[in-house]
Amino acid sequence: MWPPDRPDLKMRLVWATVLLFVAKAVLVLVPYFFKWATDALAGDATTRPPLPDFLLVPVMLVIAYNALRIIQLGFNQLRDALFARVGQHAVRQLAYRTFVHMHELSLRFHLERRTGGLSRIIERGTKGIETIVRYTMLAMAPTVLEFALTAGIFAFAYGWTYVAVIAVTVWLYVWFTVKVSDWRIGIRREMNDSDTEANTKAIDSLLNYETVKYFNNEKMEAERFDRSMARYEKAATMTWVSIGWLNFGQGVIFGGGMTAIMVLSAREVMAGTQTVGDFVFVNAMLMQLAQPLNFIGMIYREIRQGLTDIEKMFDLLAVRREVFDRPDAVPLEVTSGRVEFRDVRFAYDPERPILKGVSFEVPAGKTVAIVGPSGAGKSTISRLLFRFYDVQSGNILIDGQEIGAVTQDSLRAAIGMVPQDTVLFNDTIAYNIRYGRVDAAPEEVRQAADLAQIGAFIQRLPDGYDTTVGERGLKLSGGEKQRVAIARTILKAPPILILDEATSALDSHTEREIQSALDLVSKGRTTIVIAHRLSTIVSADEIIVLKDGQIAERGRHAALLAERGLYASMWNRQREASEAEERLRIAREEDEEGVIVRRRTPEVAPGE
Ligand SMILES: Nc1ncnc2c1ncn2[C@@H]1O[C@H](COP(=O)(O)OP(=O)(O)OP(=O)(O)O)[C@@H](O)[C@H]1O
Repeated sequence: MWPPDRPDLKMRLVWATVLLFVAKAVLVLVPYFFKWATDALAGDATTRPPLPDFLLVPVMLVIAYNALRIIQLGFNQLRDALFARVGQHAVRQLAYRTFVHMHELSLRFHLERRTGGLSRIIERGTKGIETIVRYTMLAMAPTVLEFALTAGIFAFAYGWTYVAVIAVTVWLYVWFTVKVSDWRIGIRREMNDSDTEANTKAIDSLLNYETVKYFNNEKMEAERFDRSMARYEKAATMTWVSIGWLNFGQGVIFGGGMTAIMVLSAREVMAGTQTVGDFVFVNAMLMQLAQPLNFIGMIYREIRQGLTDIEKMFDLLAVRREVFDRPDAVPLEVTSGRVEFRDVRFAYDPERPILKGVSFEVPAGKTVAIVGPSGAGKSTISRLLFRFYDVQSGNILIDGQEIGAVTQDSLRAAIGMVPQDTVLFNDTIAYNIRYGRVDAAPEEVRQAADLAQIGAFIQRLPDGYDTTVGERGLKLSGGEKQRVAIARTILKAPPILILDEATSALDSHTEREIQSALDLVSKGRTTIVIAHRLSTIVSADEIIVLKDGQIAERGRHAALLAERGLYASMWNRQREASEAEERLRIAREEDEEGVIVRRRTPEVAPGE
C-alpha cells in the first residue's frame, strides 16, 4: 500500500485519505441543514442558525441540504477512484509474489500439489487481500471518527442521556456482531475447504479426461464431484442463513436504541423544550449513525472473512524453498562443458536411497549413455544435474564448479533438456518452439524445426506454425511432440545436453528421424543420454549401466558386450524383440504386396 518506488501511488493514498475526512465532515453537517430547513418551514426556530442571511430562506436551506449530500457523495466517489489504483497495485504485487514463489518451490512440492485446489487458494487469497485493503483503509478509521463526532454533537446539544443510550446501543451492536462473526468463521472455513476440494477433483478429473473414458468412469467422477459440491452447498447455505440472522439481530438492537432516543426527543418536543426540527435532527443523525455502525459490522465481517480466505495463501507463501541460491552464489562459467559426478548419494525419501554412490565423468563434447532397468535411478541423475533436488552427499561439478555453489539461473541456462515425456503449452507450435529462446526470429524458429526434422510436417499443417497444440500438446503425436522439444532445445543451444529418451516405442521410421535430429543437436556438446533403446547408444563414448542406484558396469558398447554381463543380456533381449518386430514388419509388407496372408490365418471362419 505504500510502495517505496511509486511516489504517484503514495500521493494518491494521501489525497484519498484527505477526501475521506472532508467527506465525513460534510456528512456531519447534513442533518443540521435538515433541522434548520424543518424549523424554518414550521416557523418555530428558537435560535438563529450560524449562516449568512441569503441562506436563511427555507428554499435555500433545502437546496443547501441536498447540495451537501451531493458534494459528500462526489467526494466519496473521487476518493474511491483515487484509491482504486493503490489497492489494485497492492493486490497485483501480492499475486505476483505468490506466482514467483510458486515457481521457486521445488519439484517435490509441484509433484505433490493439486492444481485445481492451488489455483482456487490463490484466487481466493488475492480477493481476500483486496477486501482487507479496501475496508481497513477506507472504512475503519473514518467510521470511528464519524461516530465520535456524532456522539459529541449529541452530548453538546442534547445532554448525556442521549449519549448514554447511544453508547449502550453501540456496545450491544458491536458485541453481537463480533460474536456472530466469529462463529461464522468456522462455516466460512468449511465453505473454503469444500470449494478447494471440489475444484481439485474437477480439475484432476478433466486433466485425466481420456483415462476417465477408457474406464467408463464418468458417472463415478460426477458423483465424486457432486459429493464435494454437496458439502460446499451446505456450508454456503449456512453462510447465507447466518448472515440473515446477523442482519436481523443488528436491526433489532439498533431499532431498540433508536426507539429510546426518539421517545426521549418526542417527549421534549411535547414539553416544549425541543422543536420539531430537533426531533427531525435527532432522527437524521441516528439514521446517519446507522450507516457507519452497519459498516463497522460489515467491515469486521469482511475482514475476518478476508483473513480466513488468505490464510491458506499465506501458508503457501510460507512453504520453504528446498533448492535455493547460496548467498555467495556466482554465475556458472562454462569453459568446455565437462560434467562430473563424484560419489553422489541421493534419496527422495530418506528411507529409500535411490543413488548409492555414483561417480562418472562426461568429458567436454563427449556422449555418455546411462542405461539400466526401470527404476534404477537414471532420470534421477538428470534431475540432480538440473538441480531440481540437492544431493545428500557427494558432488556434481561442471567444469570444476560445484553446481550447488553457482546460481540456478546460470546452471539451467547451460543445460538443455529433452525430457522423456514432453508436455507442451496449449499455444501455437511457433510459441512452443520459441520457448527455447523467446527472442528468436521466425526464421530461426523455422531453422530449428527443420533441424529437428519437423519443419516439413509443420508446413503441411493447414495453419502451419500457428497451429495450436491443445492441452499439454495432446493434439500432436508422441514423436511430433518430442521433435518440437528437440527444436526448442536447438534454439536454446546449450553447451550441455540431457536427452531422456522416451520409453514409449516409436515406429522405426520416426525413431530414425528423431535419432538423426538428436545426433545433430548433440554434435560437439557434452551429452548425457538416458537410454531405453540400446540401439541408439552404440556409438556413445561411454555407457554406464546403473542397477539399484549403483554403477554395475561401464565401458564402450563392444567391450560391454564382451563382458557378457547385465548390458549384454539387456542387449540380447532387445535384439530378439526387434528381430521379432522386423519379421512382423516383413510379413505385413508382403501382405500389402498381394501375398494374401489373411486367408492363411486361423481366424477365418470355416467355410468362407
Ligand atoms: N519425486 C519422487 N519421489 C519419490 N520417489 C521417486 C520420485 N521420483 C522417482 N522416484 C523413485 O525413484 C526411483 C528412480 O526413479 P527414476 O525416474 O530415476 O528411474 P529411471 O531409472 O529413470 O526409470 P525409468 O527407466 O522407468 O524411467 C524409482 O523407483 C521411483 O519410484
